[in-house]
Amino acid sequence: MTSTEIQSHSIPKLANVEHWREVEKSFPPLKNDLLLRAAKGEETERAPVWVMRQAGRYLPEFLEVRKSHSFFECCQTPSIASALTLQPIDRYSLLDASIIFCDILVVPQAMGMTVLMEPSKGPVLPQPLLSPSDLDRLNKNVDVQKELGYLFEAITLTRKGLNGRVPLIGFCGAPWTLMAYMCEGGGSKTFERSKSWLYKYPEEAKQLLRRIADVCAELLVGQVLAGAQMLQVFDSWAGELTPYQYKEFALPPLIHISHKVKSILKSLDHPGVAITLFAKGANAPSTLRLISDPNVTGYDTLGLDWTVDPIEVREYVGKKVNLQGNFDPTVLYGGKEGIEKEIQRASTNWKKAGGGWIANLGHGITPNVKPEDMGWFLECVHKYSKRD
Ligand SMILES: Cc1c2[nH]c(c1CCC(=O)O)Cc1[nH]c(c(CCC(=O)O)c1C)Cc1[nH]c(c(CCC(=O)O)c1C)Cc1[nH]c(c(C)c1CCC(=O)O)C2
Repeated sequence: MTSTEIQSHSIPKLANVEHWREVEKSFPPLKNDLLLRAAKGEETERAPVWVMRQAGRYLPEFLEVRKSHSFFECCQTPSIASALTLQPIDRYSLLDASIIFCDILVVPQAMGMTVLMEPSKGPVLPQPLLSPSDLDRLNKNVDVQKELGYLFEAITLTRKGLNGRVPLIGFCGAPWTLMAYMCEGGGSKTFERSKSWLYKYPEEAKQLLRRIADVCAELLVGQVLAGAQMLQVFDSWAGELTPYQYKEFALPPLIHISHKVKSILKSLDHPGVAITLFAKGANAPSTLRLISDPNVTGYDTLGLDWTVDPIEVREYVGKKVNLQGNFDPTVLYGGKEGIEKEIQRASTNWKKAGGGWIANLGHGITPNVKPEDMGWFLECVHKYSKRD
């Protein structure tokens, strides 16, 4: 990438070598690097553990904050986002990572779409993209610093609040998953609006995916320069696509993101960070093989949902990629004994599979989990993921 290209991306305030070095210098040293070591492929002494949606509605202290602040107000107010990120870290000393409190849908917002979070429905986008003429409604040049600078501020604040206890993960949604929300207008069972774009308007769908990817890449760079120590891209609706569609539509913009992030960081003399791809449901062996070579995709770790066996996955993909996951989220409803038995069984399996392993659930923690069961789950992972 040339220097003019670097100057032309929209995060000038952060895209400055001196600036990020100053920010980095202001952070306390990291005391627990287990996650970062596992993300480099090390078979660590035990698996680092964190949980998707660990700052969420199962925590009474989270619900307390939500009583007086709307969901997006929480995301957009750095002091609140930072306080929510720290809640699970303060409660559970056994967590090995924090993830910044925000949402994948801030990208469609930055692109000009209205996104509401409705208590009983989840996300609602009242003006979905129904055909290519609707693309004109999206902002052409998204100023990521201006639209999403609150997230960068929240990250810098959180690094200070963490005081080096654990690393901080930044994230974004994958282009396909974001496109699905933008075309459906919210969640969907059939994905008929978003998937029909792939059949009716394949070229325009690719253009849309690429535009989303460009915003995502700058959002990730901004998060790293503000202090994120690892990144994750959430492709929650990957499993809705055929293996062909995944390869044709979803993967190219994902590769564009990882390459763009790496090349901007390199141009800023930044050492770079590990990136995880969580492609939920993308479990066809051919897809797993396709997304498991970091030299091709730029993703160092693959997040797995709970429907696959890590030993089988290792057979398909070898050890060049690290794996993350994949405990069944409903194990947290299994009671103390049930949790212990399953974590012991699954951890034995994971250790047999070998390679870098970051323990996590196979999807987000759900609202009815009892906080003490989450604590017990973490104790069990610490105990049973130990390598002899
Ligand atoms: C698909 C998706 C979204 N958001 C996200 C994804 C990808 C992961 C996944 O598949 O679950 C990612 C996300 N959303 C949230 C985080 C915060 C960090 C964390 O602790 O993991 C992260 C990483 C907070 C949140 N995002 C949301 C909540 C709960 C809403 C609330 O507080 O009212 C939280 C804590 C809302 C949200 N946001 C989204 C949905 C579908 C919902 C409603 C879901 C529900 O009702 O459980 C979109």
